[in-house]
Amino acid sequence: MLLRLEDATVRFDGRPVLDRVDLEVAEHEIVCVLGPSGSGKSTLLRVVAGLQPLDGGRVSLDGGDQRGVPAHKRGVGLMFQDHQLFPQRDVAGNVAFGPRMHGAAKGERAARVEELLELVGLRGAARRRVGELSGGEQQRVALARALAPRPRLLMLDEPLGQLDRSLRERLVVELRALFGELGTTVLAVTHDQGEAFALADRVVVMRDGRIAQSGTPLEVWCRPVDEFVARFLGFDNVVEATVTGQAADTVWGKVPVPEGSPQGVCALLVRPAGVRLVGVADGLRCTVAARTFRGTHVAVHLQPEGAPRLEAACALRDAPEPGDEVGVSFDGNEIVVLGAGPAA
Ligand SMILES: Nc1ncnc2c1ncn2[C@@H]1O[C@H](COP(=O)(O)OP(=O)(O)OP(=O)(O)O)[C@@H](O)[C@H]1O
Repeated sequence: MLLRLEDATVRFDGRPVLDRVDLEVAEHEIVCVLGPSGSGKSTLLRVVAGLQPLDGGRVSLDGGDQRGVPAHKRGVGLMFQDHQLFPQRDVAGNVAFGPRMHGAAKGERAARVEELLELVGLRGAARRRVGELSGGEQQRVALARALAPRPRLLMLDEPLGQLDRSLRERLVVELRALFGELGTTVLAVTHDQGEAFALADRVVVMRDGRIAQSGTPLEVWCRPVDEFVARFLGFDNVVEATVTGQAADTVWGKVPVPEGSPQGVCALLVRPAGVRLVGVADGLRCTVAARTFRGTHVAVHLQPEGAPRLEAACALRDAPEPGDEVGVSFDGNEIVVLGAGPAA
């Protein structure tokens, strides 16, 4: 295991900000830590980097306990959200910084700079001033600089935080391909779930200094463990339910659940794709309250009488109009019985 945190704890003013966290990152793995603001993501990175001492527990790299090992001796690379490039240096000067600190000779540094600029798609930009570059180009320089000393672990803090959406979507695909090619081990933190799911082999969702869930993007997306994770991922159709056999009693009436679901009182997630529109007489009667265009589908907000709103995902052409009366039935394949843990 390249990185291992055991029982890692950090307290500020007596309050745990990292609370007995256990986390492992294997060599060549890309792990994205995801969570709301203040959940402890940056503190986790700082602990691994050696910028924040632990109040309890242990951080090991390649099996070696890092207690007392200063940041610059840990062999980890860090890239922060605001790049922190040296504005007075050109691109090459920025990228060569790490190798220079490690005592690399001039020729070796120049070769490394050229190789890295090629890699991040900035060939020929060595002499350009950092201040003249676009946000996306600066991001690439920051990445090249972080990769230059060949860190055994690369850590990214909101790597694409400042960029506009289309650029982020493009860069995240490029980054994943690049890390795969280089075999880089990556620990990244972001509050953007789209970014985390696109970049990671494994996502770790944090809540109040603890790990709420860890799994592949598909596992976490398909089976959020509890209401907190489900809501954090943007699912709003979550209600209390009582499961008996393959049906659940809810404020929306009886809802089918998958075979083998846990029984009894729980929180229930109904994915918008599992909310089917049928004839008014054939299901739960609802009024269309609003519609939101989502590119691939339309999110239709439905108001049943005396129960919380439901969101349905409808094909672009089939979406009903606000004010329409519709019936709703539920598809058990799109329903997840969540743990009974309290919500946020
Ligand atoms: N040096 C410090 N002194 C006191 N409290 C701190 C310190 N650093 C962080 N905190 C607190 O610890 C908590 C976790 O902070 P952290 O920056 O790790 O969260 P985060 O998940 O990275 O948040 P964000 O997404 O907003 O960056 C926050 O409540 C923050 O106010």
